[in-house]
Amino acid sequence: MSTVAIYKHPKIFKLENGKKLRNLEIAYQTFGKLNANKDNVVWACHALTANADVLDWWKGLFGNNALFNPEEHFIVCANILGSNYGTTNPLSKNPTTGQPYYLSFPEFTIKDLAATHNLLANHLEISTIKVLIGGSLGGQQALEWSLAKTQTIENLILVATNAVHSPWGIAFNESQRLAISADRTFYSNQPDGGLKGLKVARSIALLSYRTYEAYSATQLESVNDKITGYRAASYQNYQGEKLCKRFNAYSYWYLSKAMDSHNVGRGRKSITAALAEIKVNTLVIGIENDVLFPISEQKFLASHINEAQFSSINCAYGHDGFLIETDKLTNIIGNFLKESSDKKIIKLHKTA
Ligand SMILES: CC(=O)SCCNC(=O)CCNC(=O)[C@H](O)C(C)(C)COP(=O)(O)OP(=O)(O)OC[C@H]1O[C@@H](n2cnc3c(N)ncnc32)[C@H](O)[C@@H]1OP(=O)(O)O
Ligand SMILES: N[C@@H](CCO)C(=O)O
Repeated sequence: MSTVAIYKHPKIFKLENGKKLRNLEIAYQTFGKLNANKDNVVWACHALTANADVLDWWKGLFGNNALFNPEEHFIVCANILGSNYGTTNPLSKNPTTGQPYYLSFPEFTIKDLAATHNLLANHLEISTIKVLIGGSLGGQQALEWSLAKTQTIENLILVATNAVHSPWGIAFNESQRLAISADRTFYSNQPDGGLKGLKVARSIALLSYRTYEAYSATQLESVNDKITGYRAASYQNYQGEKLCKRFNAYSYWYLSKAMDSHNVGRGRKSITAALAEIKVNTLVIGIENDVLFPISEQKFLASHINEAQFSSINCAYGHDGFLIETDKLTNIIGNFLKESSDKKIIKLHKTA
């Protein structure tokens, strides 16, 4: 059993936009033990609304007897900046005013999320990461962190993610923020401010996480005589309410802005030049029916990262398939890691 630990950063944390955060706290969980050589670290970066408990939200890929297991690996997952599962976020107390930040929280970027992972890795005395993995927003962090070159990353696994957030993705996020800001309680500075808007936002997001086929498979009416009260409508409501029970509108707002900011070309020569800088053994996985992060984005990553391998998963579910298709992920990632380790052994034999 792992519990959430908190790393309290003793210094001011400077964000990419120049703003400063005092009293940064990072909530994280670890599973397993760091071995004597400190070379068994598997670091998972979570997506938009998950938390540090990777054995819970990525079960099947992570867990006892899974590919990434605490018997063999030292698994680390940190709750990201801005999220409400323990890390500093808009509902945290601003040390200057003694009141929660709400909308005075500074905006942050994916680079900032990567920088917080680096702070935690330093605190845990981790300088080598055997496997760095993330899907969606988690993949964006993994990519930026590998570009920051603060740790030695041996294997980078990017799932259903991209090099730059697309106009389509930004448009989806903006429509969700419009829904939140249309709820006037968002400006009330209450922890439950904007919840009605958040419900709508999640229902919009669902349309990008699933597919036409997924809705047809799960929400088709069994009778033909209805003129109201459709299953698909009830599903949209249910999913919106489900998120409101465990998240807040402010975190959602800021995290969606961070996603919009993702662009590995910013501050570097170009997007392709940035990707060419990555010399890590990389596997890129795409979901064939992903409408939010279409597979062309993962093909682009794989074709510009040095010798990256590309693989795809057929999943009618769409984008969220990266959280669900854990057997397929286990198979693809397991083979990739085995091949990489075999190649390493052959290389060692040749040089011996
Ligand atoms: C504290 C925490 O919970 S931690 C965070 C957990 N979440 C995360 O980590 C974020 C990542 N995870 C996710 O985004 C999701 O959990 C996923 C993508 C993995 C799976 O999504 P789900 O919502 O579980 O699956 P799906 O889209 O099939 O919907 C099933 C749910 O909708 C309900 N549902 C299905 N059809 C309908 C309908 N017509 N009307 C009402 N409800 C419906 C089901 O009863 C089920 O409810 P439940 O979640 O209460 O069991
Ligand atoms: N379903 C994911 C977002 C899609 O990447 C989440 O709620 O974290």
